[in-house]
Amino acid sequence: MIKVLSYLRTHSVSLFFVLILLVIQATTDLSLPDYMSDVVNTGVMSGNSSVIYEIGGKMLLITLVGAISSVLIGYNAARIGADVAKELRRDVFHKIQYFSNGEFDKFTTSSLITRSTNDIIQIQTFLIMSIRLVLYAPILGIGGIVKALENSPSMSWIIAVSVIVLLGAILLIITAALPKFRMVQKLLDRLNLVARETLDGMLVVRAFNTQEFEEERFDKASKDLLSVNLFVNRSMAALMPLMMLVMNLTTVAIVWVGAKQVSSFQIDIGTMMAYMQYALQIIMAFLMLAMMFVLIPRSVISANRIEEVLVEAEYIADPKSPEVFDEDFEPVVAFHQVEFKYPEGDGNVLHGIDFVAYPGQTTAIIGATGSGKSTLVNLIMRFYDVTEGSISIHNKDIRCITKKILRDKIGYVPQKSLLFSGTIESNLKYANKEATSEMLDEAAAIAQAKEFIQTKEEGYQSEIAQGGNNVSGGQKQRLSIARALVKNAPIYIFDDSFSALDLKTDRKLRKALEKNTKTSTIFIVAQRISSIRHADQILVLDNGYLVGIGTHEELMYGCEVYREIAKSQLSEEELAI
Ligand SMILES: Nc1ncnc2c1ncn2[C@@H]1O[C@H](COP(=O)(O)OP(=O)(O)OP(=O)(O)O)[C@@H](O)[C@H]1O
Repeated sequence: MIKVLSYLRTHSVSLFFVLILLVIQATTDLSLPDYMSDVVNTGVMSGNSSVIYEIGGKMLLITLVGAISSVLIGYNAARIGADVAKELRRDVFHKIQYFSNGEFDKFTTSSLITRSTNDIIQIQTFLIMSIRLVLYAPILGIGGIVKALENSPSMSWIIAVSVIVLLGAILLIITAALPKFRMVQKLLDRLNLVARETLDGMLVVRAFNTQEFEEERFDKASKDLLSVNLFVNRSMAALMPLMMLVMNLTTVAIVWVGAKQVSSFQIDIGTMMAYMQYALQIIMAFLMLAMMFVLIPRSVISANRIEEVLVEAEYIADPKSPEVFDEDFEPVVAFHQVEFKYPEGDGNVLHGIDFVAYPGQTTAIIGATGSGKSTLVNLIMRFYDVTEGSISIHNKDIRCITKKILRDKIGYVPQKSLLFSGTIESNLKYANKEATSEMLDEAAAIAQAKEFIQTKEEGYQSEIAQGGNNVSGGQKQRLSIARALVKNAPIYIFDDSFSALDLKTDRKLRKALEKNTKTSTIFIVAQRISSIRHADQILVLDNGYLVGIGTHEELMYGCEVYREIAKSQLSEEELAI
């Protein structure tokens, strides 16, 4: 909570201004009953209209000052709340941008969405309310008590009883509702998760006709949230009639006791009326404070959830004094006895991986599903850090350079192609805003994407829908490849990036790639032997172990696992070549 509240520091001038206005507003509110008492006692009772006009005028003026203060307070509170929310959103989003896969695994995407939206809205509401009430309510409460005691100490017990009853009831309601607050945020996370999964997987849902199942799942998440929300809101709603009841009973009690005192000339009618107003102000003040106490626990929970994201130590941190690559940079990538275990995983998924990949060469990685191919290439990008051993590029441990410098050197094509909404051009220029149309053309030609771009009426300006959903899987892959090539990087990683291409396009693409990336170090993760049989070296992974390394011919001769894969994919003639 403290970290979140520290965002108020930059708004201290506005806050100071609001505080002054709050004191003005509370003072004006507290002074009005006394004036009213004067109007009644010296004006109305004696029929002196000039006194009524004079004091009435003053009251109007004071009311105007109070109203202006109130409007300015409301405006400033809303402004500060909205600004802090914007700053929190900016910082949370910035932090998430630099999260590694480990942190995404830890928080989950749906929870990160709730934290950067709903939780921040909770904080905004809390700030707006608390700025308005935090000083106003105590001044009104304490001032009201002092004024009421000044006016008629004999009726103090009425206020004491009302406040005790009100506080008791509020305490009871808050105690019941408090444990549910954390639940609300958790259930929101859950609802988000179900909605995301269903929307992302709409095609699968339709194909398997599981709409009813998904609806039930969504319904359950929604109902769980509804029932907790209902409980919380009903509890809070119960406060209102209770407050009205206490207020009305207090008024009745004051009129009852006050009328007797008036008839026995102990107090004036005006004093009784002023007392009634002070009593109501005191009750209102306690009620406002109670509202604050209702808001505080919920906001603390939200603030803590936001803070968890903001203070999360970067799992993949940049070194304190980073090194840089020399001028004569050569993209030699070396794995030194690398072991790796996922932060949330059971055991090592890579064991003692040791090899060197040289510039101008293609290093292919093959192995059964789940053998660790993607994990291995992800380590080069530092999506995760090695658990033991090290990875070096140009003889520098990649943990000694910044992630920016490292990733600037790499053109990466992920296993699951993803395009952003915009145009083909905006997607291709994603890593290199300065790329010329010739560069885009060249990259598209190598990635075998040029032909299909040309068939489109608007060419490079053709619209790409969210996630690239308006192009085919193969086209998406080609555009992803072209996007990486526009970067003109010394290292390229293609993580199973040719799988959606037909064999002919696959071959053409690899040939063009070979011709145009002569000085780069290339990593290709593949399932198909035909995609990698001409690679300079092939790494064969089996259950996270590097069980073979060499050319196709060498592995056919010396690696049993590779031979098995080859036999399952290639014809007798192909095997014989
Ligand atoms: N985020 C994760 N947390 C825990 N375990 C993971 C995670 N991602 C992958 N794994 C596990 O690590 C192992 C290697 O996965 P990886 O994705 O590297 O395999 P792969 O060889 O690329 O598989 P495929 O060919 O199917 O893409 C698998 O057993 C997988 O279950």
